[in-house]
Amino acid sequence: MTNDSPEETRAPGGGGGGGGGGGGGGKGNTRRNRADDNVTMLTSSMDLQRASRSRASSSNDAAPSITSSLELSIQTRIFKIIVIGDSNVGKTCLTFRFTGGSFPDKTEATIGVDFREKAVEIQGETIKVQVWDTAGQERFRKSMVEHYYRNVHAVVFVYDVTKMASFRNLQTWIEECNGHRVSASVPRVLVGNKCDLVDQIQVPSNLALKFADSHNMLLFETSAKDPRESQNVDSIFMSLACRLKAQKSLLHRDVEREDGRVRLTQETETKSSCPC
Ligand SMILES: Nc1nc2c(ncn2[C@@H]2O[C@H](COP(=O)(O)OP(=O)(O)OP(=O)(O)O)[C@@H](O)[C@H]2O)c(=O)[nH]1
Ligand SMILES: [Mg+2]
Repeated sequence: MTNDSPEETRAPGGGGGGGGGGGGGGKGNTRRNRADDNVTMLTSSMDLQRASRSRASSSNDAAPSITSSLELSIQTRIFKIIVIGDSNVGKTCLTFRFTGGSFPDKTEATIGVDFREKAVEIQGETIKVQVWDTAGQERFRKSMVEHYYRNVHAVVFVYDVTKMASFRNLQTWIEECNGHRVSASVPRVLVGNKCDLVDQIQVPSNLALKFADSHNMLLFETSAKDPRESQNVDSIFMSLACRLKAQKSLLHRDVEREDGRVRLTQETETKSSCPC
């Protein structure tokens, strides 16, 4: 099983509308991507339909008005992002914050995996971000691990900044990920959670940054709990979605014409100017 070019999963969805909020903010030491102004969080199919209609009616060469749901169900790409890390680091809370915009009062230890999806719009394209919130406890993840990594598009590694052990265990999580032959082209980010517990922090930012650099990952230090950090939590997933869109949507085939015959050469990836 390799994930060199994981099949994009597609599902009928709706078209998206124009610009809106952006991401960014968060602690000084952390390099982060700012989600671009062209990024809008669409969370319901109604938003999608309304947005499509408004875009169709507002553009001067208005596209034919989209009426039936069939026309609405244009292919929407789904990006599978898995969230990995020790139990209790806050994987479920981060996922809730991104997909639902809130911090759950009470969480139980995740058993197997919880899926949460969020439709976002990047440069006019509606993309479904499918977040796989995995179990941190060994006993709750046993038979699931293969499924976690199958066709994964991006990986979020999480540690708890107040628990050095959860930071030290990252190496094991990275080895597990590599052990499932997740290709180097699959983007990974590192998240230090619970930064709101300022006087309990055990993992210094420079240590985390050094670790992130050595594994070619961006570092986000944040808090799923602190509402002021919600845009930073969004940026974690939005920066990945932008990179995936840029990586995948522009697989072009170079076509060479030789003496009249068309020969498809190797697929080449061209980078787009993704805003994130
Ligand atoms: N102070 C603070 N507490 C948090 C934060 N994120 C999560 N927590 C708390 O940490 C505990 C564990 O959070 P979960 O999201 O359930 O942890 P998990 O990583 O999903 O754990 P498993 O499902 O067992 O792998 C809960 O009591 C949360 O309320 C945060 O940013 N700040
Ligand atoms: Mg959980």
